[in-house]
Amino acid sequence: MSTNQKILTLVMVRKANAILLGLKKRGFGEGKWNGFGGKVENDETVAEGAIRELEEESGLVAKCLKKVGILEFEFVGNPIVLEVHVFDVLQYEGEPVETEEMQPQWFPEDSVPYEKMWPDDILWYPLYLKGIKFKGYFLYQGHDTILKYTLTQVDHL
Ligand SMILES: Nc1nc(SCCc2ccccc2)c2[nH]cnc2n1
Repeated sequence: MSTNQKILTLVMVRKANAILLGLKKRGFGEGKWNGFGGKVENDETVAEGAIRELEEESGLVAKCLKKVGILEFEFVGNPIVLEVHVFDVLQYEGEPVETEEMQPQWFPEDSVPYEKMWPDDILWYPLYLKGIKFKGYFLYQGHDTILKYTLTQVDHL
């Protein structure tokens, strides 16, 4: 039974006050810097999907994954609501490599390129970077305008 919800993952990798982002080279969010992620397959958990997408898109193997937030995105005129499970990776193996999907780059945490990211990111990254768990809902018009949103701190995800 397919509801109007689509589960997606989003993984940011951090080391020593730097965050790994990828420039999306094609598909949804093309041209924006973002964490790594995508769909969750039927035969995997959300966390397994996150680990898989991170390796497919960056070459990195996550050794520990922390849930940090859940974001819901609705786009005017589109009935599918995206439910994005956000994860933080602090321990990983490998070095980031460019893939078909993503061009990876480390950014200092105080130099995140928000102007080249999804408009919601500048709203919840400050919580994420402070280790505060969050839940958010964003109603978009197109891919660049947020019509309304809610963003709350939560104790448990
Ligand atoms: N940061 C952020 N990410 C996404 S989609 C993330 C999940 C995804 C989906 C498809 C391919 C790869 C990753 C957003 N959508 C609307 N605002 C947004 N902000």
